[in-house]
Amino acid sequence: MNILVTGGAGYIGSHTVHYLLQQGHQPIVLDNLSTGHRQAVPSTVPFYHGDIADSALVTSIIDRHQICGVIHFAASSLVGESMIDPAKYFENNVVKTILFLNTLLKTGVKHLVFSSTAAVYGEPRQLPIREEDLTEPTNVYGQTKLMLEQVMAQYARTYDFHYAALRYFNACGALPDGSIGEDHQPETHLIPLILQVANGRRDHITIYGQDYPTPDGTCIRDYIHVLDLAEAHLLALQYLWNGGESGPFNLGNGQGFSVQEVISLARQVTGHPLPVQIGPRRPGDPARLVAAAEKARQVLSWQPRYPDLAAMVASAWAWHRQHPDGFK
Ligand SMILES: NC(=O)c1ccc[n+]([C@@H]2O[C@H](COP(=O)([O-])OP(=O)(O)OC[C@H]3O[C@@H](n4cnc5c(N)ncnc54)[C@H](O)[C@@H]3O)[C@@H](O)[C@H]2O)c1
Ligand SMILES: O=c1ccn([C@@H]2O[C@H](COP(=O)(O)OP(=O)(O)O[C@H]3O[C@H](CO)[C@@H](O)[C@H](O)[C@H]3O)[C@@H](O)[C@H]2O)c(=O)[nH]1
Repeated sequence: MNILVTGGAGYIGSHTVHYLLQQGHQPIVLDNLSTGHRQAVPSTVPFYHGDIADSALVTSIIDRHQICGVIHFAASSLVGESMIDPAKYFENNVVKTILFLNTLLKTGVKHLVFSSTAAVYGEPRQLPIREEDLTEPTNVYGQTKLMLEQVMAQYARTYDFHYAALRYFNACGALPDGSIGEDHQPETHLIPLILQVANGRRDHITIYGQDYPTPDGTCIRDYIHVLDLAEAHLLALQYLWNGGESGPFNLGNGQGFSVQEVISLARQVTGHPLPVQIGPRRPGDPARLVAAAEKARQVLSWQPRYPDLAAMVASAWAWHRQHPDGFK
């Protein structure tokens, strides 16, 4: 099937493109390269350097490639940045995605898998978090994704439009052969930053807050391998093609690791002492995020293949060791 992948040059998008090819599908990538990398997409894959809000371009891609479904990754996705520059997030995520959705409606593309996030929940009242739990984002990034879920829910009620909003928890890891991986400039994510210390690119990792109401005082997250996310996207699209009901799905392993625990595991994987400094809290960070992903397991038949965090860190480490400067 011909599948349009927006943001396919980004971290999760490029791994999904790889997975789609492996499964015999034809991804077509649309990416403005604001944070993505042209080199992350195989040269055999049709690639359009452009913006999701460019309705003429999106229409021409859909016509030319007879697109049967969309996986929509393109977004700005940093919690910390969204608190400093909310205008960027409302424009790139909300305004541009609505324009993009409206182009899909006009061209008759009916099925879309959307990158949502655990950040829609905010500070959860209970763990693990289920899809029906309260959504009260503590940061602007999560707020933009929740607004888009609400827009899509209304479109699904009104139009012949069907979506799955995949609320992923913390993506990490890389292709096992180390050929592609995570490369954000500047990097803000915990695991790649830790591995930059192991690589000698940084002299320490700063822990953002050690006064959270958690056993060791540092934030707890549910880490999920990027290839398990990739597989879930195809399963979700197939579910929609088969008439599945629109709605949200959590994607996580159901196990929480504190920042301190992630650093300890990375010490074992890399053999590096990984010096630590304690810094202030980062605005917008909830204390704990852990997924209940039974819905995705039951409804999509999704089964994470790489649930072991040490193995996730090891796959990321393979990428960082082979590519200390990322895709450069
Ligand atoms: N990384 C995570 O842990 C995580 C967790 C939950 C949800 N998400 C979501 O998953 C998606 C992918 O995240 P990622 O970590 O791969 O981010 P990323 O920044 O690596 O990828 C995003 C891609 O979208 C492109 N892009 C951004 N705005 C665009 C626009 N207006 N038009 C065309 N292309 C545009 C960028 O160039 C980039 O290639 C995002 O929607 C993000 O919010 C990520
Ligand atoms: O140098 C660092 C970087 C991060 N952290 C902490 O590590 C945890 C994980 O942070 P990070 O890797 O930046 O991910 P999140 O902020 O949890 O956000 C990611 O995970 C969310 C889902 O949970 C997604 O929606 C976002 O797109 C994605 O960036 C958080 O508690 C941070 O405070 C540090 O202590 N030091």
